[in-house]
Amino acid sequence: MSIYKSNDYIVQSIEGNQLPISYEELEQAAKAALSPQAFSYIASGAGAEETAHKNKNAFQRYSIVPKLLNDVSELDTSISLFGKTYPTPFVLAPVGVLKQADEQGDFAVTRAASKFGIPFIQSTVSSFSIEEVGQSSDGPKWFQLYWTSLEDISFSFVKRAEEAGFEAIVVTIDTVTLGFREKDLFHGYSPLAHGYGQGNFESDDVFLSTLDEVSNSAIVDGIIKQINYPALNWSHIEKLKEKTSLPILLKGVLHPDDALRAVDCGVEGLIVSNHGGRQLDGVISSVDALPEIVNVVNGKIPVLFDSGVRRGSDALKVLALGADAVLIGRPYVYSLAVHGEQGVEQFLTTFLQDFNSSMTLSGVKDINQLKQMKIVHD
Ligand SMILES: Cc1cc2nc3c(=O)[nH]c(=O)nc-3n(C[C@H](O)[C@H](O)[C@H](O)COP(=O)(O)O)c2cc1C
Ligand SMILES: CCCCCCC(=O)C(=O)O
Repeated sequence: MSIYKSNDYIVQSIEGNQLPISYEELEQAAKAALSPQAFSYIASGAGAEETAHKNKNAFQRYSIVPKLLNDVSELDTSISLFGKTYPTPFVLAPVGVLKQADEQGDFAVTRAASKFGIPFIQSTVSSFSIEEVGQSSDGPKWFQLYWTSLEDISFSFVKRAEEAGFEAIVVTIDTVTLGFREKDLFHGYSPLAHGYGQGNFESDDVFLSTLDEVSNSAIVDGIIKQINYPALNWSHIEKLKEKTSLPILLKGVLHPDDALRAVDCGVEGLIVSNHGGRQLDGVISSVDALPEIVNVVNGKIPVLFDSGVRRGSDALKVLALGADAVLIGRPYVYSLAVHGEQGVEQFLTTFLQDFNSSMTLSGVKDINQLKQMKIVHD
């Protein structure tokens, strides 16, 4: 159980914070800290950014109806997932190529997250290897898998993640090819070509054995050949189940039929996500997709959520709509860009204060009761 006193943030948030508090100002600070190409890569969505905008606007259509006079002086924000207890309902979303935001990339993020007991999901295209990230903090870590064209590379990554003490495997199913990202095309920018996403590949014997020569350019070309696998289908997920004893989550689920199929397939969890609007433009916002998926899954497996969470009240809405945990994406990447590990730590401190304040003011003291909170939809 993780107890927070409801008034703690009033003084703490003022001391020593070097980050802007508001998300919009944080984004501007990141823009100033990064090259135009790197900022654009992180900030933009695919196509006309219709889905990226929907992710933001959809939150405004859901309203919290607080139920008060409930002694909320102490909060319990802890959750249980896959047999483990975590002090908060938050997880840091997998974000690849983090070195473009800060030299310490994944190391800085996992160290900051570990101070809060928040799981960090390391990307397949991370800047450092599974083993290096595994050793860089004692916090909880999950591994995100992009299914590779040669599946033995994927199985090798999963085995390495198991051996390095990672607690879950997150298979991203919405990126069988890269979204059409107009801004990156305009800039002619690929962070993979800059060598920011090769930590797991350059350290993998199975991958290295596919190369004619081991050079930087051969590694980059090899990753580009491996990283998208349009033939991905349910049989691969069934096969993965036989290869690992770790819980498997599918990330990128938006259709209730896929959610039901995931349950039938025996995966342990799913993540309702549209990849922050970076994949197929024009898809439903994650927040609009969530209620129906929660309804069909009906508590059989945990339903996690991402895309568009910027503030504590966004997270409160998502949890009230039935999500079991919430992934945070761009806000932590911007914090990393602005102020490294300390930036991520300060962001998480502020974000948790915001969330705790939101929970307090909604009249809910136990996170498990959030699903009963009244939410109305315009
Ligand atoms: C720069 C960047 C890189 C990302 N890399 C990955 C990745 O490697 N694997 C993955 O599954 N999702 C990746 N994502 C998607 C995030 O996991 C998450 O779904 C998304 O950021 C949520 O949207 P939000 O940041 O707007 O909240 C990436 C997102 C960003 C912004
Ligand atoms: C060529 C695939 C690279 C994916 C990079 C990380 C990612 O998922 C993203 O949204 O960016």
